Amino acid sequence: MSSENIVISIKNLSKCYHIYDRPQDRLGQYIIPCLKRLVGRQSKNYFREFWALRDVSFEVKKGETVGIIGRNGSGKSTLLQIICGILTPTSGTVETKGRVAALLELGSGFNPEFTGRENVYMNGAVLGLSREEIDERFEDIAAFAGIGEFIDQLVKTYSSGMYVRLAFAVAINVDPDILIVDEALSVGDELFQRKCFSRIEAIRKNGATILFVSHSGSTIVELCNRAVLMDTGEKLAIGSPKQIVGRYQKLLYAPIDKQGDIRNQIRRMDEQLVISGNIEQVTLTESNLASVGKQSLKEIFDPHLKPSSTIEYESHGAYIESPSIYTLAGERVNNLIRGKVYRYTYTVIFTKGASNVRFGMLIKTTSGVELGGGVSAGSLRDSLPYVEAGFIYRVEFRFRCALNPGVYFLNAGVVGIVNGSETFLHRLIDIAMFRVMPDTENLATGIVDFECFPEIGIQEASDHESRR
Ligand SMILES: Nc1ncnc2c1ncn2[C@@H]1O[C@H](COP(=O)(O)OP(=O)(O)OP(=O)(O)O)[C@@H](O)[C@H]1O
Repeated sequence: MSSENIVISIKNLSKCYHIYDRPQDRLGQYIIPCLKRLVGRQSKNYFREFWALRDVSFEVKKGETVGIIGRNGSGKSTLLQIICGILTPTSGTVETKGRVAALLELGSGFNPEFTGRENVYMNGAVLGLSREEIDERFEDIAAFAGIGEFIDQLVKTYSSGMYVRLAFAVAINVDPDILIVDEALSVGDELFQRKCFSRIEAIRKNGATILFVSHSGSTIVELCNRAVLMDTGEKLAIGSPKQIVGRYQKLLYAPIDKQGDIRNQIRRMDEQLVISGNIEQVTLTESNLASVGKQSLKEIFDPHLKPSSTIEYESHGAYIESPSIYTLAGERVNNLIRGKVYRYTYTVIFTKGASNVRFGMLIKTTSGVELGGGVSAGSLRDSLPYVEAGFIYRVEFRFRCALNPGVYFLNAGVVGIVNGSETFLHRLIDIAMFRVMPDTENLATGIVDFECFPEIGIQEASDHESRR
C-alpha cells in the first residue's frame, strides 16, 4: 500500500484492563503499594490483567469502507474507541489523517445534561467546526435527526433511538474524512437505517473513509470493500468481506471444543492471503463473460465452473451431498439462460435421527449479497416430523432464473431440532455456482431481472419553449 493513501494506520495496538475481583482489591491496589514502597518493600498486584486487544495492526486506505466483525467481546468497540481517541491504548499507535467523525455506542459523544441543540454545537466544535459553520449546517442536522421539539430538550430525556438519530445527524453533516460507525444504527427504525445507509453511501462516494462495526454479515458484505475479523482481542483475519464473513460465521457456529482449531485454521488462511496477496475472487469477469459469445447461449455444464470459496460447517447428524442444477428436462447444467426455470437438487444423508427437519437454499452474488432462497417448510409444524438415522433424502428446489448475466453462488442447509433447539444439521456455503449467460435481448439492468418491459410513446406534442 502506498503510504500517502493511508488514512488510518494501526500498529501493534494492545489494550489491557485491570480486573479486580473484589471492591477492596481496588482500594488495596491504590494504598498498599505506596505503603510498601515507603518501607522499601515490593508489593503484589491486586488485579488480574485482561487484554481486550492484543497486538492489532492494519492500515486503511483513503476511500475504503472497512467492516469490523467479530463475536461479542472480541474487542471491536475497544478498537474503535482507541482510533477515535476516547480510550488510550496500553501499547501501540494509531495515526489518522483528516477529520474523524464517530458514531459510537450509546453513552459516548453527547453530554446528557445539555440540550440536543447545545450538544450539536459542542460536538461540532470538537470536530473542528466554527460556530458559523455549525450555524450553516444546523437546520440540515435537525431535519435529518427528525426529533422535532426534542432538539431543545435535555439529552438525558431522549430515547435511545432519538439519541442515535441526533448523533448520526451530526456525524454525517460535518463532512468527515473518516467516519466511524459502531453498530449504533441498529437502534434506529428501518426507515431511519435506510436513510443512514444511503447517506453513508453518499459520504463514501465523496471519497471519505469509513470504518464500520456490525454483527450483520450481509451489511458488511453490502457496504464494505474489506473486512477485519476480530476474535478475543486479536485481529484474526483481514480480506474480502465475503470471505471474512464466511470465516466469522464458521467461528460463530463452531462448537466450543472446535473453536481453537477453527481459529488456527483462519489464522493460517490469513497468512496465506497476506503472502499471496490473493483475495478469493471468481476468475470470471464481465469481459470474459461477454467472450462466452452469443452462439454459446445454450445450457451446458462447465466442469471448470467450481467455487473456490466453499465453507463446510460441521455436521450435527446429516451430510449434504451432490448439489447440482438441472434443466426441467433433466440435463445437468451450470450455464443458465435468463428467465428459464431450473431445479437445484442435493441429497441429505442422515447419520443421526432428527425431528422437525427442514431444508433450505440461498442464491448469492459474487460479493456475497444474499439475493434470495427458499425453505422446504415455513414453520416447524410443516417440517418433516422425524427422520431416522440411515435415511437419505433428495431435496429439490425449483427456481426461475430471474437474474441478469453474471456469476452466482448457491448455499444448501438442513436444520432440525437437536437437544430441544433448532440447529443446522449440516450447512454448505458457496457449494455450487452458476453463470447466467449474456444475451442480446437483455434490457434489464442491475442484478435481478424484474422483467420491466419498456413502453414508450409520445404523450403530447407541444411547443417546448412555452413550457419553460
Ligand atoms: N472498562 C473495562 N474494564 C474491563 N474490561 C472491559 C472494559 N471495557 C471492555 N472490556 C472488555 O473488553 C472486551 C472487549 O470489549 P469490546 O466492547 O471492545 O467488545 P466488542 O467486540 O465491541 O463486543 P460487542 O460485540 O458485545 O459490542 C470485553 O471482554 C469486555 O468485557
